[in-house]
Parts: sequence; structure tokens; C-alpha cells
Amino acid sequence: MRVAMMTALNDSIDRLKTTYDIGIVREVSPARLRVSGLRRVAAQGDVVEVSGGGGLRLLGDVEAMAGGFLDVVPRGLTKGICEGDRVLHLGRDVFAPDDSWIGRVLDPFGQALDQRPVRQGAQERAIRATPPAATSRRGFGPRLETGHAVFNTFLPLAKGQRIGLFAGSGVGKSTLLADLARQVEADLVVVALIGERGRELNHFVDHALGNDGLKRAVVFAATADQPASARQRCAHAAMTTAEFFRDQGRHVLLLVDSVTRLAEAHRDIALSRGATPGLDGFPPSVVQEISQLAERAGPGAGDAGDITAIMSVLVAGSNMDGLIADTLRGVLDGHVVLDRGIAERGRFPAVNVLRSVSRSLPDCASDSENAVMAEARRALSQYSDSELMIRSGLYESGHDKEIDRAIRLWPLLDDFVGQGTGMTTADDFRMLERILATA
Ligand SMILES: Nc1ncnc2c1ncn2[C@@H]1O[C@H](COP(=O)(O)OP(=O)(O)OP(=O)(O)O)[C@@H](O)[C@H]1O
Repeated sequence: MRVAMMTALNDSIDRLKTTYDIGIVREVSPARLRVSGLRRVAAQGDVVEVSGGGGLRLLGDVEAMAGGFLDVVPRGLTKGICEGDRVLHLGRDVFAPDDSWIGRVLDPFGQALDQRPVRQGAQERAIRATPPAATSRRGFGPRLETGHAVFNTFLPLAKGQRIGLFAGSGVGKSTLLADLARQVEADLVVVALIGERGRELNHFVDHALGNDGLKRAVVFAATADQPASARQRCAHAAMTTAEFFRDQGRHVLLLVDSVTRLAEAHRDIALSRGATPGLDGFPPSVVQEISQLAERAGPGAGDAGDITAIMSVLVAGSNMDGLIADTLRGVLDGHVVLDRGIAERGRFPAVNVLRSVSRSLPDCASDSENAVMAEARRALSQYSDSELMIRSGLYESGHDKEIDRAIRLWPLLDDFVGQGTGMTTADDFRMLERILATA
């Protein structure tokens, strides 16, 4: 531990600069600064610091160079920055996760959002790493305990699996993600909160996740008021940190909330660079952005651990066919749909079992467990097919034995799906069998 700390300290000292090259701000806009005077020293991807009036300090990333000027993407708001302000060339963009980040709330650049100093790790990591080669990766590991009956049974989450959580606004997505962050079996949790309001971030960290949840988590946040570049980087910073812990052999649970906000940030950046939007408003490159991120999660290779990922997607009116929802569904290993109708009648988590799929099945469950799930799903589906008739009083009891049984089972199964009591998978399956035996 002490050696690691000394190495990290030495590394930080090595990175310290004693002299700085200085440039000048020539043009200011909310999304971009044009800087002169650093043409021969700055490279693409380097970091600069703009010193505005009244002690204002703004970091920015060198995005492009042309005609002797640098195009700098600011990491914060450019309000207060003027033409003629000084620009220090800080050097390479260093992102070096560290064990001490566990329990912290950080911005996408690895700086503190909780007002305490942050130690940088010994090793820099690329913020956009390539995933392990597909052929060298393991398959899914064992089914994880999740503390939720529905995920322990109908929609299992296996080690290294990546699933999407598809939800409209206000149907309990954040509460469920925080619950999973606290309860899913993992060595640690890395969370990316992208484009939330500041109030939602505080609520998530202080109340939903709480002290116990935060103890084993690293939370990255870029709120809605942050520039698109920071919101986009938030997902990649979280993934890079998850990879750092994965490479130590640990099992990481990664939560990205939400991929929709990542896609919107990517769109804003791409359109400002002149990309052409498609019919849905997103540039075609958004598909690659999402797919590449998703591909970095999953089972590890060799001695590395695994990254189990849950990525949320905002769907308007349960429309699963939008570009982002459709892309993510294609690249992930399962999707869970939260249903507004279910949330409105007060059953949480508002998971619609019939519209959700886990691709770790059938392999991660035994034959008898698969048979129990198939029987329960059949009953739910029979009830759903006849629900309109049943609710409008058009169905006459005794007409169809299977529908009669589905009507008896439905409230019991619905109640079961809503249970998040921290029971084990074995207990949950026993309970499901008991429910099926009652009717
Ligand atoms: N497990 C639960 N038990 C009881 N009520 C819940 C539960 N989960 C969510 N709710 C109710 O749903 C509301 C919305 O929950 P939450 O903020 O988690 O939804 P969201 O989908 O993340 O919302 P937004 O889209 O606004 O971020 C909560 O304020 C609460 O009233």
C-alpha cells in the first residue's frame, strides 16, 4: 500500500510543470474558445487553463488546430471569459483512477465534486480504451444475487452481463438503480450520472444510494448544465475507472444513467462540428459511440475481473423503437422495461416482465428453475392477453381453466415481482414454486 502511494506521489511530482507556455484567448463562444500563441507546444487532446478576470479559472481540452489557432472545448461555462485572457498550456490530459476514489463523487475529469482532495493513481489510462478481444473473453459468469425477486428469477443478471433499463420519466428508474447499486453482488460499483439536474444528483447520492451504498461506489456526475463534452466524457470516465478495477481482478458493477443523455451530448458535439443529423436528429456516428461504450463492459479476459453493466435509456411513451433504444437493445445482453401503467398503480419496481428479456437465460438457471419461470410467464401472458375482457366483465369464470388459473395467480405473481426484500435466489424460486402450487 505504502509503495503504491509513493509511486503515485512520484508520478504526480513527475507530472508537475515548473514553467508554462502561455497563449491568448482570441474568440469566445459557449462551446468553443479560439486560442493563439500555443501552436508549437500544444497537441490535440492536451489540457489548457484559461485565467479570466476575478480569479476565474477554466480548464479546456485542445480539440483541433488550424491556421495557427487552437480550438479549445471548455470543461465548464465560458461566462466571464474574455478575448485577451491568458491561457496556460498544462500538458497531457491525465486520467489516472486510484483505489482511493472508492466512496467519492467526482467530475468526469477525476476532480472532486465533494470538496475533498483527490489522489491521482500511478497509471494513466486512455479515456477511450479498446475492449478486450472478443475471442479472449470469458462467457458470462454465475448468476448474481440482486436482492430483488424479479431479477433473481425472471430476469437474472449474470456476472459480466450488460443489460438496458428502458424507462419513461418518473417511473422509478433512479430508485431502482440505487437499489441495485446497494444490493447487487459485486466487489464495487462505478456510477455515471449524465445530464441529471443538480438536485437529482444530491438526492441520488445522499438518499437513494446513501452512505452504505457510497462506501463501495465511485460516482461520476456531469449535470445537465455542464457542456456537452463533459456529459459525454462522464460515461467514458466511469467506464475507464471500471476497467481499472476490472484489471485488478475485481468484479465491477457499472451503472450508466443515462445512455440517452450520452447520445444527446454526442449529438450536440457532432452537430457543432458540422455533422449531418439523420431523421431522428442524431448523427449516424451515435450508433458507434453507444456500441463502443457497451462493448467495453462485459466479461474480462485472463486474470482480469468482469464488468457487469446496467445502462438506462429514456423512452418516451414506452417507444422501444427509437434509434437509441433500438441500438442499445441490439448490443446488450438483455433489456428490462419499466412500465408507466405499473408505476401508476404503485407496484415498484415497475418491471414489465413480459416485455423484458435476459439473455443469460436459459443457461444460468437449472432445468427445474427454467420450467418454473416458463409456467409463471405463461400465466402472466394468459392474464395479459385476456386482461381487457376480464376487467370489462366480459369473461365468464369457468369458461377456460387456464384463464381461471391465470386470474387466481396474477395478483400473487404481481406482488412477487414487486418484492425487493433481499432474499436469496434460492428462496425466491422456492416462493415462486409455492405461488404456482397454490392455484
Ligand atoms: N421502490 C419504490 N417504492 C415506492 N415508490 C417509488 C419507488 N420507486 C419509485 N417510486 C416513486 O416514483 C417516483 C419517481 O421515482 P424515481 O425518481 O426513481 O423515477 P425516475 O424514473 O428516475 O424519475 P426521473 O425520470 O424524473 O429521473 C418517486 O418519487 C416515488 O414516488
